[in-house]
Amino acid sequence: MIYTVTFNPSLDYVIQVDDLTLGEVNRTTSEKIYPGGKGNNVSVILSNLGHKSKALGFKAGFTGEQMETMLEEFGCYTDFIPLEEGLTRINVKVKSNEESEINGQGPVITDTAIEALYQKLDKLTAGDVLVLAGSIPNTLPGDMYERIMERLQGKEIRIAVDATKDLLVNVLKYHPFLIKPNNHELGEIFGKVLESEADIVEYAKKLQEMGAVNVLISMAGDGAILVTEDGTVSSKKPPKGTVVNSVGAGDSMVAGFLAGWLNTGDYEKALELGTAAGSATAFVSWLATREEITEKLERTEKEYGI
Ligand SMILES: Nc1ncnc2c1ncn2[C@@H]1O[C@H](COP(=O)(O)OP(=O)(O)OP(=O)(O)O)[C@@H](O)[C@H]1O
Ligand SMILES: O=P(O)(O)OC[C@@]1(O)O[C@H](CO)[C@@H](O)[C@@H]1O
Repeated sequence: MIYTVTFNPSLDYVIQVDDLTLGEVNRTTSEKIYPGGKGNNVSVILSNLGHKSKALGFKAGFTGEQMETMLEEFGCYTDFIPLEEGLTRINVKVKSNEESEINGQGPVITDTAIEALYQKLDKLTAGDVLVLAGSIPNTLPGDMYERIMERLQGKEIRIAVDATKDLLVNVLKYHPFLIKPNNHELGEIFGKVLESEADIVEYAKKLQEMGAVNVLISMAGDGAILVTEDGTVSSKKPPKGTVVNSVGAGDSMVAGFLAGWLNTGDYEKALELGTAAGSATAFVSWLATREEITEKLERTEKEYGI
């Protein structure tokens, strides 16, 4: 089974506003609500690609109930821990001349709720895949992912981590199967601006020396670079298209990569499916459907096991 964990999930309120003007009353021309949060988005794309995963994390209030119901409608299993106070956040994504995002703080997660998550994670067994994705609410210690990985050490669970800065760096010693920083996040970790592909490969390899098994660096419109466990470096340019939405492109890439790898055991095809999924999402108004992803593939669907 594949599990995703989103500590601070959301409902994403995605609105289109022509010529957004601060300090004025602006009116939308379209509005949609989706279940959000990075792990949840990975679960939705996995579901679109035929892998039913279980979305874990914390939910609070009516927004939390709605988020969980909508995820189930997208074909995901869910098992969120209810919090007694607060509300699952509503993150506002404004599409105007530019894309702007306002992400909420989210509810306070109690020690009892964290313990309940640990109990669920303790049931994972060899061969399971776990995705830890997204930020941790600022009321929690910054080493939550590290604690989870320490706890699951030695259980032969493949763990993918999509996080930034210390949250990511601190898990490397537990050998995550996959990490996916973007090129800017990679540079930020080492306090450098990475200009060339050679620089990106050099620093991706440093993350591998620090413990990561496979390092996937996404580069938005420039595609992605993968350094695999045996040191092979591959890169993939994205298909051509017009960017409509960049929210969730990275999550789609993680899901596509995992689906490709689980289906074929071939890192090259995983990179291709990850890139196709990321770009397909960037070219449509929200997370891409199976059809939107498969039309971006260069080989037959069968070759990617989908
Ligand atoms: N402008 C674009 N054109 C084509 N493909 C894109 C574009 N932006 C993103 N993608 C696709 O999605 C993948 C992930 O994008 P990106 O590097 O922006 O991830 P990210 O920074 O984690 O994104 P986010 O945090 O917004 O989800 C890219 O490797 C690429 O395949
Ligand atoms: O506040 P975080 O956890 O960093 O990011 C949350 C979020 O922006 O990430 C997803 C897209 O990747 C959205 O669905 C969600 O609203």
